[in-house]
Amino acid sequence: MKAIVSSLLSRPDEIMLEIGASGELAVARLRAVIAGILLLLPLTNMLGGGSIDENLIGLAGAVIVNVISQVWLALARRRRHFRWLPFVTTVFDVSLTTLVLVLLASYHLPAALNSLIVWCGYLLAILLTALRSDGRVTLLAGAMALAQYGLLILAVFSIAQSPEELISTDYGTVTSASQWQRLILLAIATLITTMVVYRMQQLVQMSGTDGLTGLPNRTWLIHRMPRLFEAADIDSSSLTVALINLDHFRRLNDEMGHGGADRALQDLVGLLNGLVDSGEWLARVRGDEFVLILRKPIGTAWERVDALRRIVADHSFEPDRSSEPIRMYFSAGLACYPNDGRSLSALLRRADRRLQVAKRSGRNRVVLREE
Ligand SMILES: Nc1nc2c(ncn2[C@@H]2O[C@H](COP(=O)(O)OP(=O)(O)OP(=O)(O)O)[C@@H](O)[C@H]2O)c(=O)[nH]1
Repeated sequence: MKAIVSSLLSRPDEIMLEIGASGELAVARLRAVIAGILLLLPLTNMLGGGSIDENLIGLAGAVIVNVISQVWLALARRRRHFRWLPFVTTVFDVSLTTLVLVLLASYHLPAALNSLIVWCGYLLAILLTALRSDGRVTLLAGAMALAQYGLLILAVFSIAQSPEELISTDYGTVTSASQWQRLILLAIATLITTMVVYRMQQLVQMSGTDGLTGLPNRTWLIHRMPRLFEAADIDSSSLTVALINLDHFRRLNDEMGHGGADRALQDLVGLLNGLVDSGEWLARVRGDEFVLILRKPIGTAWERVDALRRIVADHSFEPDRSSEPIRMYFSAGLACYPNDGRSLSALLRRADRRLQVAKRSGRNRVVLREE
């Protein structure tokens, strides 16, 4: 339970934020469509015989909501994501619902508390936070909806001079029991949405993690790289991709069996993981192949990867107590962003060519150019 709460309250990792940003765009599009439909309401009201004043106020409100929705949509479309956007738009969605309920109260008190369709705006605002994949946004939506609607209930009950004012032929009788039910429903919707977000975070984490070593996998790398490229572009720095392949791993499999070779692989990853610094990301992309991303130009990255290679070569691995310690070696090819390519696949192709040079020249070495 503690783990669930702390995961929901902490900032999601970069991949979840990326998924959340596309969810924010989906919500922004939906909001823009709903806002467009709102423009039709004053029209239908007019056809139904509503007063001119009422329709003008309705039209002005719908236009304002449309303008703001278009602003949120434009911001959600931007390549550079604003981390604050889901929080602000969620507060907007909840507060807009409250605003409409307040307007209803000024026209007819029971309408504010017994209108089902407008109150559903809170439920929608809470449920749509599931697409933002951020537990903090969902909890904010739930807390805001409960606080705002709770205050509205208190205000309406204190404004009503007599119980008759809370009885309506169109909206029925406002009772405290039905209002408690609505508050409880909002809390339940928040809880369910929070669990959906938590499950989604877990599934994304699972799909981006290699089962044997616990390292990020290729899927993780594919989703993470665009942000790293963007960060490198912003501060005009370089990124180096090192493609690391174990030497003669097949032989290890033959000698120790698959289980022993698996344990050796886990030992090696444990060693490398302990050595990886901030500004470096290690992922397992294939059987005995890893990618190390370094926020360094290629020359400095070569020195770093070569130092890692020497540490690995000097280390003895003990897959189990009964077997002899073994040595493992790796070869690596490097490619640099942006000089060697501007996409992950281009960089990996380049790094692979250099890795093949390392293999052909005798293995246990790091290569940064083809010849
Ligand atoms: N134990 C184990 N073996 C694996 C795993 N994934 C791939 N392999 C084995 O790793 C070996 C990879 O072989 P290669 O990379 O083709 O060749 P190599 O023997 O490492 O030789 P070079 O790369 O040329 O130095 C194959 O025998 C695969 O079966 C895994 O998860 N566990």
